[in-house]
Amino acid sequence: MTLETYTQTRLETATIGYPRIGKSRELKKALEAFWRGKSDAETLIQTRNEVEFKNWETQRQAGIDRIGIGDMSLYDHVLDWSIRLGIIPERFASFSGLDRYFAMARGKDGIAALEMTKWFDTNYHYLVPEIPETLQPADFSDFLQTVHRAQTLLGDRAVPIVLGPVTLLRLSRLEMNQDQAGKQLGDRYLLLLQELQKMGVAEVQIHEPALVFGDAANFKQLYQSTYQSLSQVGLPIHLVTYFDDLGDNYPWVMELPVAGISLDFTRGRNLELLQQYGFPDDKELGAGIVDARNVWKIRPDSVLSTLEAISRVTPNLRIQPSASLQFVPYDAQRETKLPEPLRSVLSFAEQKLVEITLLADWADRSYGTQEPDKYLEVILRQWQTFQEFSPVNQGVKERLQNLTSQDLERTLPYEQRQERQPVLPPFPTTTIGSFPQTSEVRQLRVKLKRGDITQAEYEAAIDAEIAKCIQFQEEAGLDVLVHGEFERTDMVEFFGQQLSGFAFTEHGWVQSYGSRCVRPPIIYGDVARTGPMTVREFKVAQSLTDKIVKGMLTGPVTMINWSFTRTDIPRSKQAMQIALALRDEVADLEAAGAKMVQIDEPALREGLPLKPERWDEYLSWAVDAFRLSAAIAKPETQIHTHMCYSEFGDIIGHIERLDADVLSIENSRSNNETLFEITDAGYKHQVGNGVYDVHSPAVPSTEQMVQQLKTGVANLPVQQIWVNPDCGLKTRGWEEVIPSLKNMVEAAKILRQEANLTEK
Ligand SMILES: Nc1nc2c(c(=O)[nH]1)N[C@@H](CNc1ccc(C(=O)N[C@@H](CCC(=O)N[C@@H](CCC(=O)N[C@@H](CCC(=O)O)C(=O)O)C(=O)O)C(=O)O)cc1)CN2
Ligand code: MET
Ligand SMILES: [Zn+2]
Repeated sequence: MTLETYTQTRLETATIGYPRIGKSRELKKALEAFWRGKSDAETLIQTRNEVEFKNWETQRQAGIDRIGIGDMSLYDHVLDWSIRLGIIPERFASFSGLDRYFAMARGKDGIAALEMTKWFDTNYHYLVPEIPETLQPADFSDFLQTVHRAQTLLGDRAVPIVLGPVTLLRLSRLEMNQDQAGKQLGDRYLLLLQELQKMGVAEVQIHEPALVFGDAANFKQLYQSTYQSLSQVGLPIHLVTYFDDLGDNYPWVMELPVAGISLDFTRGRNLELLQQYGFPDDKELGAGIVDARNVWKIRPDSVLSTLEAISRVTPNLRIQPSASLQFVPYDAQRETKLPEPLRSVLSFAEQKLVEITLLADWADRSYGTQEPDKYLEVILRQWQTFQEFSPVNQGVKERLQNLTSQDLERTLPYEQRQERQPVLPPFPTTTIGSFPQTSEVRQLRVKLKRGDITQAEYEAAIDAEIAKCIQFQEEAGLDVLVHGEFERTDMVEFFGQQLSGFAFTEHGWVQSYGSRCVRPPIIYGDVARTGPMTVREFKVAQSLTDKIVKGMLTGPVTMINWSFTRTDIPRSKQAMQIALALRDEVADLEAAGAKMVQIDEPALREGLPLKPERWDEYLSWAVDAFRLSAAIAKPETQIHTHMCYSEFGDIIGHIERLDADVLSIENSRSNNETLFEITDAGYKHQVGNGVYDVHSPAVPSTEQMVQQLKTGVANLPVQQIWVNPDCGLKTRGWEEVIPSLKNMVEAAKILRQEANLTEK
């Protein structure tokens, strides 16, 4: 008996979003072929529709009663809603159709793309709506067509997913005043609901995750008036929240005039709130009890007691995942290379659908059979087997127990370290680490996996890439070089593959942005380093040049935030275990001659809890973990860190506490804002000013970067400034990277001259 054979269901079940890149990344491939001019729009749309259709069919066959539909997207669902609602900035006025869609997503002909940033506390990126002074006409036709197709297959089980008006507004940049924007958008949503009503849909899901933000109370009146107005249409609205609890806003949210409300019971304290305040009799509760943000099967003991507690408060409920399933891969069954005790407790989207129906049956006592119990028994036994299998590392445990505060402290303060660290020209230029991951480089790994080439041949080919990369950087005149990260599939997966206690999948892709995906590794036991991870490639690179090559590591917090973590010990402990492994790597790099080591922490900010009252707790261990990995470095060794997609104004004290010698930041898509936040706060260490947007195929001109540098660094002492792209270059082609970096070096030279500074 396996879980996969379970199909019956009584109590209602629902989904609130599904993975959309395709089980074999069909949409990714179609998009990239289209962008390269290798296929046409019709083929792209056809692939999109096929992926969507398969998603619906999977959910239908799993027996889901209320299937969320309309979340499928060619790039990003927030962009889709911006365009449907007519939120189109002036600079895209001359484009239309798919051209305009992808121009807004990726930039075109020197026109900047929309800003891209993290979706709540996930590793998914959305495009920030820019609400212009005047909106373009709304056009919901693509959405309504999708709804129509879904109705054909699913009938009343098709529940359209609409991104909520207040969340959309909360995430936007505004040129119009907020009240006016709220009112205009409200009118457009009203029209949409009327259309859906006419089509005979049974209910609509409106997603308002912004209700879990710490500042949700500021929008109370807007929520109230908007939903008052939308409720007039008469179409039952199911208001969906996720990622955290409703906090103090719980009571008034319950009063909103909607037919149902979904709550996340896997994060925050919604259960407590439900028990304290009750749940309105006239509403249906969407009980998000299957974790959509992690890959583990349900733990029968805890999930059943949660479910029981919920049912005691309200019998009027449906069972569903805690959020959209887009944050987990499609199917754990495909991971046949994983050890069985591990695979048997993994649950990706397809397995989660089964768990939902199982829990629905279990909860519905009138069903009167023992079937669900038998299946739950099986899961319990699988967990027991896993428990015995999961690696325990006594050495790591002891090392952590014996840590002292000195282990987190560099031996000298920043000012004294700086005197001992390498001397460089003013406005030193560098890159963030990765160079183009061309299809030739990826093919090398495919060949290695297939056994077409040996490990030695693979390494020789990687070394040839490193040599080419070093040579180019020298020619371009960069001051601090990198090896290029050609040996890495991904900055997190690569380290996961080399650490014990981590498992990695073959097909476990999750969309990160647009066509880009990641395969988050899975932490399933104590983590330990089994040997040096990056030293070989560092040495190869450093042997080829007299310039300094930065060692390149992914930091402990980013490893945690971009992996699927275990649920039996706190994330802080897992981060510290990884930090120990990185600490040993820093020492090894130093011993191999590294004068600079960069420890990337792009996910530090995104891991911040959505409610500010929980920030200190998180930042306290997150910063400690970074310090544990870095503090082993000698004062002469310069520690760099890199963060993209981050705002720092509100956590600058903690950024200072990281005690990195150089911090490189994103600064181009956000219009220097990130830099201003840092300089305003009086940050004393060096700052790498991310002067060009690596996520756009456009080549930045020298003048543009000179301008960016001048306005950006006006308030920062020259000794503090570095010049670099805003992130790694792995997604770009060499034909873009070569001129871009040459222009960047040129821009730094112009600044040196203008500041009347000559190279020492
Ligand atoms: N984990 C993580 N999160 C992150 C980032 C990040 O770098 N890592 N950066 C930000 C997001 N940026 C990102 C930037 C690029 C990619 C990215 O390029 N992903 C690649 C996959 C990287 C990878 O694992 N590559 C494998 C190859 C996987 C593959 O597709 N192989 C082909 C065959 C190879 C080929 O012919 O190209 C296949 O299996 O069919 C490798 O290099 O070996 C992609 O979508 O294409 C992802 C996120 C924030 N979050
Ligand atoms: C998402 S941050 C990326 C940092 C990494 N060193 C790179 O250059 O790709
Ligand atoms: Zn980055």
